[in-house]
Amino acid sequence: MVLKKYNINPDLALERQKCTFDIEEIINIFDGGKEKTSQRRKIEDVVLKSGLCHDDVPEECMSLKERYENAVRKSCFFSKLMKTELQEITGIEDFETPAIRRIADALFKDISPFLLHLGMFVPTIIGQCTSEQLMIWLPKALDLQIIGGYAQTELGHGTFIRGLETTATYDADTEEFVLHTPTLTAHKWWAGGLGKTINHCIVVAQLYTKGVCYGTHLFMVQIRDLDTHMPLPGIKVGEIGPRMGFSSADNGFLGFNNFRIPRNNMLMKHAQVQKDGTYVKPARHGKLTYQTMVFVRVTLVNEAAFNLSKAVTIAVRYSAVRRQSEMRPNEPEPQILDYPTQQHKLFIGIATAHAFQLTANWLWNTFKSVLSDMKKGDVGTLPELHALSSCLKAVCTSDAALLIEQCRYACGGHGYMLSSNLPYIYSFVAATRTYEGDYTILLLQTARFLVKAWEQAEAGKTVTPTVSYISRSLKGEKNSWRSTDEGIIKSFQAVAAGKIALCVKSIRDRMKSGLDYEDAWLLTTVQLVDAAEAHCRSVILETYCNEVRRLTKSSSDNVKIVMHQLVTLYLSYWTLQRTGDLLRYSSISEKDIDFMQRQYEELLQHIRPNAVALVDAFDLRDEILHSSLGAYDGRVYERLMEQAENNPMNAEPVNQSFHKYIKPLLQGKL
Ligand SMILES: CC/C=C/C/C=C\C/C=C\C/C=C\CCCCC(=O)SCCNC(=O)CCNC(=O)[C@H](O)C(C)(C)COP(=O)(O)OP(=O)(O)OC[C@H]1O[C@@H](n2cnc3c(N)ncnc32)[C@H](O)[C@@H]1OP(=O)(O)O
Ligand SMILES: Cc1cc2nc3c(=O)[nH]c(=O)nc-3n(C[C@H](O)[C@H](O)[C@H](O)COP(=O)(O)OP(=O)(O)OC[C@H]3O[C@@H](n4cnc5c(N)ncnc54)[C@H](O)[C@@H]3O)c2cc1C
Repeated sequence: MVLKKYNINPDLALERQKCTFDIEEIINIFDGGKEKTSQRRKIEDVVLKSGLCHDDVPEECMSLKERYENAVRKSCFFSKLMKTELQEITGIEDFETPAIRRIADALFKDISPFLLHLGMFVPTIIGQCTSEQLMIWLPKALDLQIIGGYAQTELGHGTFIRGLETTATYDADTEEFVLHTPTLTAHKWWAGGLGKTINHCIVVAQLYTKGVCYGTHLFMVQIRDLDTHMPLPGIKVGEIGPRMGFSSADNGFLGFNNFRIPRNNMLMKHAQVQKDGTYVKPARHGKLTYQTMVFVRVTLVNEAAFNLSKAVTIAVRYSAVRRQSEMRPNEPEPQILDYPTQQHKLFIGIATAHAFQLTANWLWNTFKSVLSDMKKGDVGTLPELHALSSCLKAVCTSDAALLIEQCRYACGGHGYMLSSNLPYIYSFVAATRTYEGDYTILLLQTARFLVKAWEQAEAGKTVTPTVSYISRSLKGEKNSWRSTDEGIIKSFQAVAAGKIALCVKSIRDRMKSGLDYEDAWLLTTVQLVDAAEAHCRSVILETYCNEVRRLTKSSSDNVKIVMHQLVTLYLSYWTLQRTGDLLRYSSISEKDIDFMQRQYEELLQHIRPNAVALVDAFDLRDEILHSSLGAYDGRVYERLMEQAENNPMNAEPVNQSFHKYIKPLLQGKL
């Protein structure tokens, strides 16, 4: 759609005059510097001027088939643009992925069917191939001569990878693997792009050689003819059917009937099968084939932040424009943003988007540093990365989904319109809580790490920095509540330590009463999930505070003030959410809680004048927001009427169903 130009809504214009800080300064902080902001904007300009974002009919009014076809069209032209014009016009050689990621949303309200190509297929090639394999597949994949996906999950198993049923049996006579789907539940299920789009995919299958099963390994499989796009003989492939979101991502199913691939199509960076069928196991760590999942979990923290920033921008701008009810008799109706309950719904969304974005950047740097350790042969830092990426993916996607839904509540009935874009944003983020490792499962992975860390600390060994609070707790350090940033973080660490201690005790007590370790663990899993979540909260709180302090060192005073107000709001909010835990594991008193409540309410008032400016500082263009409620000009009612008028349902004054059914019914002739 072409966005009509309107004058700025007067309420929104007034809001912007109230701003106390330089918006550009905050934009630069989140982009990683002035230079990066300017690069990002250049990229956005190129894409927006390309005409690619235009749809004749709103996406939500298209049929599923039309939506898919439209998304393929855009994905192809966008890929071409990335390979050619973007590079030439902007002169930027090394594309910054966040900038490309952001502008991709101007093209797709839903999801690109190519998402998994860049999101998982290419990263798996990079992380799992030998250098010879890399030379064969990477240039083709980057040049889009082949388009791929990642088919791991099956109809019967997603979480439990070791339970996957697809087999890859090595035939030494022909030097081939035979891929087979032995049961109904062994069919690959869910892979994005698999239904109709991709011609290659990474398949995860149980490797058999010389009659022995060596567990799951990764294989490069061509599934369609490159010219006709017909499924190759021995391949059964299709779309799995309508879903809550991901409507244009053609998630698919895949079955193999003794389908043969060359030996060299097993991705052999870590484990190998030699020509004679001898298996060579990974030298360093048994879970290196899970690396792409770790990579995606890391990027999903960024996704949580980005999508939350979109939702809260829409809801805050809408709340500044919307007037409803009365605060006092005979006074004009206030902007709904003036209600403290509305501020309570929304300002935590702004603070959380900041907290998650800075945590995502920190996690990304941690990921890069672990990769570089691994290149040198050191896998010692991998368990901590796995524990961190697991809990952060779980908690950030889950919190973001809840807060996005809260943004929709904050927009009343209009938030329920697809044109608000809030339902789309929600359905995308809701899926991130499940895919790439379900919430509970990932927290249980972190819990394994925490229990081990506890045991190590108990044995007097040094533990990694993110769990060093465990050693302090074991030394008997008592928590004394202080309502400073540092004091609150320490108390949240005391909560995490207290919960881990109880888990360890529960497991031991249960074992003393005769249970084996597995049962004792299983019966403690409710507490273990809770302990891992508490650990994650302490990591987010600490990272957010540290990063704001570091990044605003040379900022203007007003930016320091407003960024720190958000940090304090975040700390106060979580203190009030977790008073039960803090009363149990820290020395917080009722008086302290009263103080925190008052501080929280005062902060809502302090942040109020800057609310619109703070969401403007996410620098999200209207084309990325796609929202009748959240456009920069605040012309909410004009846009709602526009989208109603453009609704294809209104193209004819009388729908044919009147003549077919209603009229006969009215006349008693049906
Ligand atoms: C322009 C656009 C750009 C876009 C970008 C946007 C978005 C992001 C990009 C792309 C993504 C987009 C869409 C994605 C769509 C979704 C894709 C998928 O969902 S793919 C399928 C994902 N599936 C899962 O995540 C499955 C979850 N299950 C598991 O991971 C595992 O089964 C398990 C739960 C971890 C258990 O594994 P296993 O049984 O093998 O292991 P154990 O539990 O026995 O543990 C043994 C030991 O290993 C350690 N460990 C486990 N995993 C890892 C790991 N990954 N790394 C390191 N170590 C690991 C575990 O902790 C144990 O350690 P121990 O305690 O023994 O020391
Ligand atoms: C939109 C979308 C896109 C996807 N894209 C892809 C893709 O491209 N490629 C791909 O391979 N997969 C993909 N998936 C699949 C996804 O990775 C899985 O759905 C996900 O990992 C969860 O696994 P599951 O569906 O088997 O859930 P299940 O494991 O069946 O989970 C169901 C419930 O059981 C609980 N549960 C399961 N095991 C345990 C346990 N041990 N302890 C306690 N509770 C347990 C879970 O917590 C959950 O509440 C996609 C999924 C979605 C929704």
